Amino acid sequence: TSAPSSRPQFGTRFLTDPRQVFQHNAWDNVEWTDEQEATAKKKVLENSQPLPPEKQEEYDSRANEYWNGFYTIHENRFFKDRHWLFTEFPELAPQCSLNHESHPGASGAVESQQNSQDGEQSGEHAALSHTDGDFPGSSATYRILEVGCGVGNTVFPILKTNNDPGLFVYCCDFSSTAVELVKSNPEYDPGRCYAFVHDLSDVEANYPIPDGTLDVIVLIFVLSALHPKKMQASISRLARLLKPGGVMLLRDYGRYDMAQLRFKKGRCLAENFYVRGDGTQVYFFTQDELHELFTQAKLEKVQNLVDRRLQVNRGKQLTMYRVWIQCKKKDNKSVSNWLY
Ligand SMILES: C[S@@+](CC[C@H](N)C(=O)[O-])C[C@H]1O[C@@H](n2cnc3c(N)ncnc32)[C@H](O)[C@@H]1O
Repeated sequence: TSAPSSRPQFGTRFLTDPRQVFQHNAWDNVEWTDEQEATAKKKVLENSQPLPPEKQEEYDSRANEYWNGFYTIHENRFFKDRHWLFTEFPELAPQCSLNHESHPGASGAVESQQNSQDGEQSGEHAALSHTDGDFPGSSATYRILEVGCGVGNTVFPILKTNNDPGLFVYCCDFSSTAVELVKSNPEYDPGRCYAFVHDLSDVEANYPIPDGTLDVIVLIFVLSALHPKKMQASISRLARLLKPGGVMLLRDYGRYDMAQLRFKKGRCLAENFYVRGDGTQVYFFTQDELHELFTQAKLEKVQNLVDRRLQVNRGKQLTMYRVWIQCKKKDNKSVSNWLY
């Protein structure tokens, strides 16, 4: 069910002659040999001895502090704007007939992260009342929420590109440092955007938006930061926010991505789930796992594909195999209403 679909938006630079590998910086849609897959599997197994439960618990309970530390150090110098966004996800600016070039290497910048510090969540939207039907962006006609927005490298391009007067963009992150950086950005316009601190894995916490009101939810390299045991409830909770027919868009790490193979012994927290040197955590998905998570949340598959790229460091003559997964899932409430 979750086999790769066709992916016309992705790049089309294919490596047909292996002798040409260092002629370009990246190659699209690279095939993995069985041998390469087996080597990757072996490497993962070698480093799959999990850390003791108390260590795991510590990383998990302080996860937002580690991310605060990351943003305190890097501020907004990481995760630069992605021009591929609108090619891969036209839903973010549906009325714009953009003629973007094919995808120039997606989100490879996400793997190098450092130290931690502390910070705390503000729960600032708790005071907002939904009872009178009024909420930020309540009069909007097209609502997008980005979860785990970091410093806004998706949000600001959306605000710039999507000039629909009915647009309202929500964005949240459990790092209060990241949210502060979003709010202090000169492009932050409270008339079109609302940033708030929120922990995706806290399924009891309220969002400042009623259920059934969002057209699009975006998750870019965020679900992978959650402990795998928290993923299902978090996705199911988010799905409730979608309007009938609304879509959830995800791009995240795929199994055997270079970043996974680079983890050394002593960094594994659970199967395919690791802690980086800076205390932030990361999971590596298969297409089937994502398919299952979304299906359980009653979302219907529109797209589930794997993007395998070969990145090349021509100077150092190094090759790096990246694996990303991209999904689009549609709320099918209207379908089930109709069926019943
Ligand atoms: C790899 S970064 C990606 C940031 C952003 N989406 C981007 O692509 O630039 C992961 C982000 O998810 C946030 N995050 C991790 N776990 C979260 C959670 N449980 N709730 C909300 N945000 C979370 C982190 O603070 C961080 O900003």
